[in-house]
Parts: sequence; structure tokens; C-alpha cells
Amino acid sequence: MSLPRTPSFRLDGRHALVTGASSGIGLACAVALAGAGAQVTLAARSKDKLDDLARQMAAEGMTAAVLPLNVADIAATESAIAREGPFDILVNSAGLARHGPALDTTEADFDAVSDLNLKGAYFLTRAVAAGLIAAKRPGSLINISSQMAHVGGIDRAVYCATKHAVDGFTKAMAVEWGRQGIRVNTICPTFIRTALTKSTFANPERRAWIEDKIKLGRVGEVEDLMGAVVFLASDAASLVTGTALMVDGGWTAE
Ligand SMILES: NC(=O)C1=CN([C@@H]2O[C@H](COP(=O)(O)OP(=O)(O)OC[C@H]3O[C@@H](n4cnc5c(N)ncnc54)[C@H](OP(=O)(O)O)[C@@H]3O)[C@@H](O)[C@H]2O)C=CC1
Ligand SMILES: O=C(CO)[C@@H](O)[C@H](O)[C@@H](O)C(=O)O
Repeated sequence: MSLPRTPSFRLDGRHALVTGASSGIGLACAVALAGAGAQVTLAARSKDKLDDLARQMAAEGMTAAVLPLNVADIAATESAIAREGPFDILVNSAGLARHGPALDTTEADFDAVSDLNLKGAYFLTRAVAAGLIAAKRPGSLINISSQMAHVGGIDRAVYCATKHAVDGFTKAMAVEWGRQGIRVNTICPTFIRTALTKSTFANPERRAWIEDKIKLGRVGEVEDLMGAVVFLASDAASLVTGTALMVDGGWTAE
């Protein structure tokens, strides 16, 4: 009897686009993919930050190109993907939050969060898939969603709505593109220490809530996402699509 073959987590020869790559989770995902051998394109609005990070990565032997991009600008995003693609791997981490009581949400807040977290993510995922389908190539598309796609959170109605919707379109696209070999998944982190969560962690009441809910007893660090993203991007996840990979320390298990 022959032994099963261990699948490869390597990404050599694959081109990955990572949005939100200038900070936090996106940056960690970019480094993880490059460390696994992918040729990574770093996207965010701030070109200076991206240039600096690409230089740091190059100094450590990782290949990274820079793509200044506002993901909420659908036309600009679609033309950038058509010009720079096809990308075998997408990690869409660009996102924002404007927390506050649902009764106080303004239309401007609603639009700003939805335009990036939902509309931008939707059209970006579609644009990368279109490039793969035209080139008849398989791919792995990963949206950084949130545990807030699966539970509610105080002061987080709009944010939760966008993340629930990201998990929704991810499943629908996975169903639609499965036959073309395009896998579409989300990663759903708990609270991770980044610029986005600085004010939340500074609030003692919120911090206590978070520490109580994370059953593994600690808040998340960006490194906690690096294994998950390499796994989903790689052939080791070749039968994984339409799923939400929870990296939430057990928050949603309760
Ligand atoms: N930190 C956390 O606890 C969690 C975060 N998430 C999700 O992870 C993702 C990343 O969050 P995190 O790393 O913490 O946040 P950060 O604030 O650290 O990073 C956000 C990144 O998104 C980029 N960005 C913001 N707006 C745009 C835009 N319009 N177009 C392109 N890029 C943009 C920023 O760069 P620039 O300003 O230069 O454009 C930056 O690189 C988000 O989708 C968030 O919802 C999910 C669960 C937990
Ligand atoms: O998704 C998150 C936690 O699961 C975080 O991004 C938070 O919502 C963050 O925006 C915060 O609350 O500070």
C-alpha cells in the first residue's frame, strides 16, 4: 500500500495580490505568502509606506511589488487588476470600521464602511476571478472578514453587516467558480492588535469583554493569521472553498 503524499504549503511561482498590505493583518499576510515563495504585490493607498515595506522585504530576500490602490474606487481597481494581473492568489485585507451605537449611525458612516468592506471587496474579488477565468487558471481568493461575520458586537452594527455580507458573497462566488478551480474563502479573525483596534483595546470595558470572550485567554497578534493564509492559498487547501476559517480563539464556539 502506498502512503498518502503530504500536500505542499509552498507558493513558488504564484503571483499574489494583498490589499491593506501597508499595515496590520494585510502586511502579515503579505510577508507570510512571500515567505512561502509567492511573488507578492502590495496594495494600499499609501505608496510611501508600501515602498518602505517592499524595501524591507527585499532586504530579507522576499519579492514584493507595489500597487497604490484605493479599493473603494471600483473603476480604478478593475483597471489595475486588468493591467497587473492575473493574480493566482488574492488576500483582500483592506478594511475600515466606524464604531458607535446603531441609533447614531450616519448615512456617511454607513456608506464609507460599506463602500470599502463590502462593495470594494466584492468588485475586487470579481475582478481577480475574471482575470483567472480569462487566463483559464485556478486560484485562491481570500477575504479577510471577521468573527463579526458570525456574531454581533455592541456599537458594531454597520461593521457586522458588511462582514456578514462578505461571508455571504464569498460562499456564492465559491459555488459559481468551483468548476473553474477558483476557491473563495474568508478568514475570520477575533480582535487582533493592530492600528484598527488601538482605541478598542484602550477602553478598559471593551478590553475586559474581549478577554472574557476569547477562550484561549489572550488577544490576537498578526502572526496568528499567517498560518491560516498560507494554508488557504496553498494546494494543501485544494478541496476547501466557500468556507470561513475562524481564527478567533474560541469566541464563536460558545
Ligand atoms: N484588527 C482586528 O482585530 C481585525 C481586523 N479584521 C479585518 O482585517 C482587515 C485589516 O485590518 P487591520 O490590519 O487590523 O487594519 P489596519 O488599519 O492596520 O490596516 C488597514 C489597511 O487597509 C488599507 N486601506 C484602508 N482603506 C483602504 C482603501 N480604501 N483602499 C485600499 N487600502 C485601504 C490601509 O492602508 P492605507 O491607509 O494606506 O490605504 C491599511 O493597509 C480589515 O478588513 C478588518 O476589518 C478582522 C477581524 C479582526
Ligand atoms: O473585526 C474585528 C474583531 O473581530 C475588529 O476589526 C474590530 O471590529 C475592530 O474594528 C474594533 O472593534 O476595534
